[in-house]
Amino acid sequence: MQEFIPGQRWISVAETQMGLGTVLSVEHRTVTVLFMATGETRTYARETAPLTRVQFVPGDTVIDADGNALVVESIDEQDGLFTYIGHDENGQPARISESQLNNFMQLNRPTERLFNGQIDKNKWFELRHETLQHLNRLTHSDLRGLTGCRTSLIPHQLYIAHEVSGRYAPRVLLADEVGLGKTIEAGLILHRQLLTERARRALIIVPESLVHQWLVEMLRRFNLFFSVFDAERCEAVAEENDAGNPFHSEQLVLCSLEFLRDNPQYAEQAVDGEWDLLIVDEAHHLLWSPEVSSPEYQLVEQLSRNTRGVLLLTATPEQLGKAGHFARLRLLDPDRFADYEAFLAEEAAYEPVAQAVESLLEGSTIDATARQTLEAQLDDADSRALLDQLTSLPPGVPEQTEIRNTLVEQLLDRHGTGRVLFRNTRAAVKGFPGREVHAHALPLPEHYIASLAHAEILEGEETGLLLTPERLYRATSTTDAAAWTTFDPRVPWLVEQLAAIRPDKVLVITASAESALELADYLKQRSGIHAAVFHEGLSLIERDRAAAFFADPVEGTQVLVCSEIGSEGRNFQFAHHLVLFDLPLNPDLLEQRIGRLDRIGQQETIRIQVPYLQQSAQAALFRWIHEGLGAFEHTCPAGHAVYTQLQESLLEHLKHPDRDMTPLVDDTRTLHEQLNAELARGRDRLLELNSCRPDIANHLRERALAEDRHNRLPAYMERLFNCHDVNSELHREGCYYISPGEHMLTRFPGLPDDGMTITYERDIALANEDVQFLSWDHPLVSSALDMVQSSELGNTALSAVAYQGAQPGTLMLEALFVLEPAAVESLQTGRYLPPTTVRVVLDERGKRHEEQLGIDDVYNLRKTVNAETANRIAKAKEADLRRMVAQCEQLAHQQAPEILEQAHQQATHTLGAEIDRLKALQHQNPNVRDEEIHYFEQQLNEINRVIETAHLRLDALRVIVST
Ligand SMILES: Nc1ncnc2c1ncn2[C@@H]1O[C@H](COP(=O)(O)OP(=O)(O)OP(=O)(O)O)[C@@H](O)[C@H]1O
Repeated sequence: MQEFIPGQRWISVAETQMGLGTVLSVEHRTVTVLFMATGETRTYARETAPLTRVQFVPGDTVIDADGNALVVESIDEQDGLFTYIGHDENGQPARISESQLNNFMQLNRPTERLFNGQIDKNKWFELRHETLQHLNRLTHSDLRGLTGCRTSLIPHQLYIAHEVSGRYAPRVLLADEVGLGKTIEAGLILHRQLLTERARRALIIVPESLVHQWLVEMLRRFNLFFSVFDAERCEAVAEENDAGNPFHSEQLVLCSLEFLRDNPQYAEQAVDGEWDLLIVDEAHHLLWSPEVSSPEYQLVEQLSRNTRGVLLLTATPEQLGKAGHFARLRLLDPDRFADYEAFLAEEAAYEPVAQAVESLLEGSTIDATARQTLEAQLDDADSRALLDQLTSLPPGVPEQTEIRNTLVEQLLDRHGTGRVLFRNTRAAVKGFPGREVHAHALPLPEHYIASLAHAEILEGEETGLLLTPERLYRATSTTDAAAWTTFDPRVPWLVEQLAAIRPDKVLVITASAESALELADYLKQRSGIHAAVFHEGLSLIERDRAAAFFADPVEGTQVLVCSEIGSEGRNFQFAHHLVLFDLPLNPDLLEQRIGRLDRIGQQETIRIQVPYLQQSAQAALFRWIHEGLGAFEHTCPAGHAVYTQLQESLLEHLKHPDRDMTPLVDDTRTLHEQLNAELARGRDRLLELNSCRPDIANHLRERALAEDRHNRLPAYMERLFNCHDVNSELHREGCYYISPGEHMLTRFPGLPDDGMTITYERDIALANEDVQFLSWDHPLVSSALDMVQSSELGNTALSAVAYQGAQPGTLMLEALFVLEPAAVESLQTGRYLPPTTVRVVLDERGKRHEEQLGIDDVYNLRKTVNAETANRIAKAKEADLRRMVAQCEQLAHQQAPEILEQAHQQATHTLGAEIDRLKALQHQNPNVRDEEIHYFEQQLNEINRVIETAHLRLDALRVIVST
């Protein structure tokens, strides 16, 4: 481990532009460094800190804070701190301690190395140049972090991730229907925010049953390694860390909602965790009503107050009522969603807006009424002018379409929950396989009749117990009574089913853990079927083992029996048979259950089997869901609303299944159709249009596909591997096996000693989880880019070139400068002025050659010069070359203003447009926070200031002799 001592000067190898840092403090595992040049304080893990000790050697010139220079003659070291001893500009003896060194000092290594005989091979120099080009391109790219993950390029996900990850402190509810990829969307957003350094610290909170799945998804798809925190882990860290906040020991933390709820002391520490982004999955668990809020809700409320970015995920935002939905929106923006009644009124008024959007999209004539509606919604001068233009143009001209699209964008932007809430539906995304329901009416066993007679005393939702008669039976019968599995006809029916469809996998869901266990036990004892069981009584590891046993295609089990917890979030789309051993009352819960199979990746028609007992509540509920809502075969967005309205009557029918329920079924159907139509016209239509703008989404996908097709990474990595002596051999079609070579100079970051298999092709990576998907976002590639940039290798070279543009024997100098602003993290100046290479090629007489002699020309024309000769030339020509370095520097400086001007323009264009848009938006849509606008205004000012302070750094020198 590197030894750090307060007062020492270190430099960030990846961000040399931050200047010389001073060690402020050293803790057990961390070191804190202040970079005065940028005013930033950074804390690094001691073991892996990307820092290099600043140590000058005799002959170097050092400068103190007041600009006094000293030529170093010797170095005195006391308690780990250096003092440089030598002569000042007047030849007087002088000393400068390292604490006095100028914060902005540049280490002019290429020049020193060139004349010290450290001349590298040309391939290193060229790799360095190429690396700078790629870094520049990547920093600019708005797709960075979105396309380099092990994910298919799915338009609606790319759209959401692009839209949300580009925001400052995004606070949104991701509410796509079950299985459309909310986890993936959250992962993409997080990944981009981390890569672009908008976020560094993230906390993910999920139900306990999903901890492992999230851990695995984040790692295998995004290469993000989360640390799972539970009581044991927190205790261990706290012990080691002298009672510090355990959450500060990691940047990426995953924990269960149950753990935080049950451990208030850790919850408090999590709230103080200084996160940049908080992600909460299955957010419908955060219960809230105007009267009372759950501990889970209160916890997330505290966390979201303390965290800038918040992503809440739920497929069923209204599962527990509209009030709960409103409350979750309130977590995201308490100012905007302050009044529930006002929220309801607003929702009711979306219909005319949706109609206006519709008429614009359809291209229909804007008559006086339509115009009036539009004017009421778009009351700013710009929109009015666009409307005038639209009505004055003849139909069908291309400008009409353009104006219509702009107006649609403005309407969507300014209304409703659009900015906060994203909800894609299967109907809009399309391409999902069908669902079939197969009902099996079975005789009601005698044994149940007595217990079902208790129906009358059940109240409200307790009535739901009638749907699981085995539970009522268990509760009301004596201990020596026959086990329900011995007489319930659903059990032999299941055994038969399993045999009939073997070897296809079957997921069985039942409401309670006890029933799941007893059923699985029966299957094992009586039928020799070894079912995996998944329920809340199992530990995390046991649950994952059960899920893995079910998933294993060769050695795994055919059937997984799970309790209701298995119906949330899990990925079981490799199966297409679902047995609903009982039915849940709430249609949203039913959708969650079916969603285990009906998700992205499902290839087959889903077969939903419902065994129910005749003349029981089960039969009544089956009929209500099937005939009233049609919710088995289609998703049912209005299901919960229908259920809430007709709940009383439905529960009565569950108690009295013999009564004729035709009127209720008819009412249900009518109400369902009516609500669906309203949703389609109003809120949901707006939501749908706003959740994915297909043209933008498809364009993003096209660009990503084009990047895949013209991937420049394989060629770059081959050169890099070659330079670093990493072996790379074709392993099988599209896959390479890479391993450390015998002459590797330095450890290649991320490359294990025993090598690894890689692919550059997305399809291969998606189909083969054991193969690493190497993309520009992969940590091995990012670290390699950093390694090349931060090492000195390749910052000098010498070459002989058969070049017509100069007399044979002419000495030329190729200098690469990098223009870069101070890296102020919060400003992301790199987006507007990424490190930009300025290349100058000059001969002894001051003639420039960079145009005629491009870097590729040198590559094609160069001849090898042995190291000894190269050294002799450099030494012999030192004086000329030093003069040429200074000239190159002057020329590069002349190019800087133009590059800076472009950076200013880009910042003003991008941020200015965002500020204008937000201001216009705020008139109509109070979802836009003042804070967001101020942030962008301040950011623009700051960025413009920092761009002005950008400086030119000499990165590499190559001496070229023409032959
Ligand atoms: N872009 C993608 N590339 C590859 N696989 C994907 C992609 N999007 C989603 N999937 C897969 O589809 C399944 C559903 O995705 P995910 O779990 O993100 O959905 P969800 O909306 O969070 O589901 P739920 O509502 O059940 O929580 C998962 O197995 C996921 O790995």
